[in-house]
Amino acid sequence: MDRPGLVVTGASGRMGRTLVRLIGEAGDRARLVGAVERAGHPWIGQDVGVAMGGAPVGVVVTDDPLEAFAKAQGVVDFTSPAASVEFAGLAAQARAVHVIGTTGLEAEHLERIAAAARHAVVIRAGNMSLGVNLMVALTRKVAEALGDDWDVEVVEAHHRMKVDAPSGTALMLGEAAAAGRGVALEEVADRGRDGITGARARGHIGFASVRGGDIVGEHDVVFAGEGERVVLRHLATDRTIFGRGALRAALWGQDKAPGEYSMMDVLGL
Ligand SMILES: NC(=O)C1=CN([C@@H]2O[C@H](COP(=O)(O)OP(=O)(O)OC[C@H]3O[C@@H](n4cnc5c(N)ncnc54)[C@H](O)[C@@H]3O)[C@@H](O)[C@H]2O)C=CC1
Ligand SMILES: O=C(O)C1=N[C@H](C(=O)O)C[C@H](O)C1
Repeated sequence: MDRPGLVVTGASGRMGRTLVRLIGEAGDRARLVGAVERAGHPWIGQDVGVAMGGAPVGVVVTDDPLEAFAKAQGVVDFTSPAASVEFAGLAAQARAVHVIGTTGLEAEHLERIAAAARHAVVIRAGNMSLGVNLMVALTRKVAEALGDDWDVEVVEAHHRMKVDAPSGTALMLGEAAAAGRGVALEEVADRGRDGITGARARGHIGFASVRGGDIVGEHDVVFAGEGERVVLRHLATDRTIFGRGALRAALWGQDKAPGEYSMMDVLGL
């Protein structure tokens, strides 16, 4: 097969720029065939390479996703929940692999993405890095081994521009801890304590979020027992780790049957 043509949505965003650069460097593995931004964005109509301050790459930024997806084998999407739901339908129509990194997705968004995945390959993860996905597997194992004598707290820190909390990664880690204990996260999650909260409930999984500066993404899973603590930690210092994972997912998905997959599937974890 010829190297897959990929479209980057949200091309001017922090992750969009990272992906445009990475696909440009992908050589014989992939090529950039489209760049999408929201209607009215100043980059519309410009070559994406030039808009990024470099040399032209022959791809003009468009606000017409369907036109862009029609000539692609994959769509790499780090935008917003509403946009990702729209793109899921359009990518399925174009039978393009849809890699979704967007976080903050609610049940209604997930239902619509699942519907699109009946017709095309969707790969979705709140974190596309190898390190975090390994930490998800470890969290599940540690939670299973320690049981609920140990309190689990997930602490995350991100840059000041992040709009959702807890982070998608924190929720993945919370889901993994809950799965390790054989419970549903919705039943035991403590999200956002304030005021006289009362003592901690046994078996609950707590979340705390820090926002500031240019922090790329930091996650701790704290297992706090009597007289000892186990802490699993991931520190992201460069968004390239997420972009590399997303590109790997877009290539991995090319020969898969329609359905919804995770980064754990891609990495074989
Ligand atoms: N899964 C993962 O590994 C990672 C996920 N993320 C998530 O990816 C998302 C984006 O993050 P950033 O790049 O930091 O945000 P950002 O705000 O820098 O970029 C988002 C881009 O999407 C564009 N956009 C929004 N609606 C659109 C539409 N309808 N059509 C076309 N473009 C549209 C915006 O104009 C913007 O350029 C967030 O949900 C974030 O949490 C971020 C990093 C890693
Ligand atoms: O918004 C971000 O920046 C990030 N979002 C993802 C999340 O919500 O976990 C992944 C990463 O931590 C960066």
